[in-house]
Amino acid sequence: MRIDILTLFPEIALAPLGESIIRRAQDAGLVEIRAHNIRDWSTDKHKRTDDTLCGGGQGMLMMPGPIFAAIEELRTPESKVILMTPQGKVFKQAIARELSEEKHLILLCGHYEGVDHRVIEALVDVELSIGDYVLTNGAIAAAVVTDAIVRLLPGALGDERSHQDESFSDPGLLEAPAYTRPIDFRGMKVPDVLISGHHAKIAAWKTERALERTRENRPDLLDQ
Ligand SMILES: C[S@@+](CC[C@H](N)C(=O)[O-])C[C@H]1O[C@@H](n2cnc3c(N)ncnc32)[C@H](O)[C@@H]1O
Repeated sequence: MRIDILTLFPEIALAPLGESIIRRAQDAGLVEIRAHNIRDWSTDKHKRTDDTLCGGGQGMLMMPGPIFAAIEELRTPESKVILMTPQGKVFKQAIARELSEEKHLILLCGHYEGVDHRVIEALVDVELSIGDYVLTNGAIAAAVVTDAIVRLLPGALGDERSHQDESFSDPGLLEAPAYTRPIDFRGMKVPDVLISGHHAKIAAWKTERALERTRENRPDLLDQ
């Protein structure tokens, strides 16, 4: 898989992707992640990428020219172009799973008031939001989406079972509470069933506690 991030802040996008599991996935050749500065495609002598809003209004908007040039250079017939925007469909684990099957993603990040709408109409396949709040730019959102996708690539976690019980996986509940050693920490004990070695009882306990935790923290998931 290849992921190209188009942003005015390549360092912000790449910083969280340069360590741990996502670093190892790149080193193992599971994914190639590149971040490009949209400014490099500006033909303006001051390398400008933004201009004032037509019809008035506060702030600046990213101009179509540099973005069109960048995407036209990077895209192939296999590319999916995704715009990071608070106006997009909210990014969920199911979307991460779908996108992990793609060969090439171009993640376009806005800044200022966002991007000229002609970019969306002509170039963008999917608009994605990472939640109902507004960030200063899309680089952090692109890093979030990239992390969630890359860790799903076969081999990225080393142990495929790590995906099976985790939150939002089948059957769409939150994960059950988890414990490690010591068994007794300051008088707080690991539940007896988890050290019983009885696999069926442990599985039943996990299902019950996953339901309980989902009811407490995310009852909306049970409605779905
Ligand atoms: C200040 S925001 C622009 C918000 C835009 N004026 C609006 O009201 O919809 C600048 C950029 O940050 C990114 N961004 C902000 N919030 C985001 C979110 N929740 N999810 C994804 N990207 C976001 C987008 O790339 C956006 O173009």
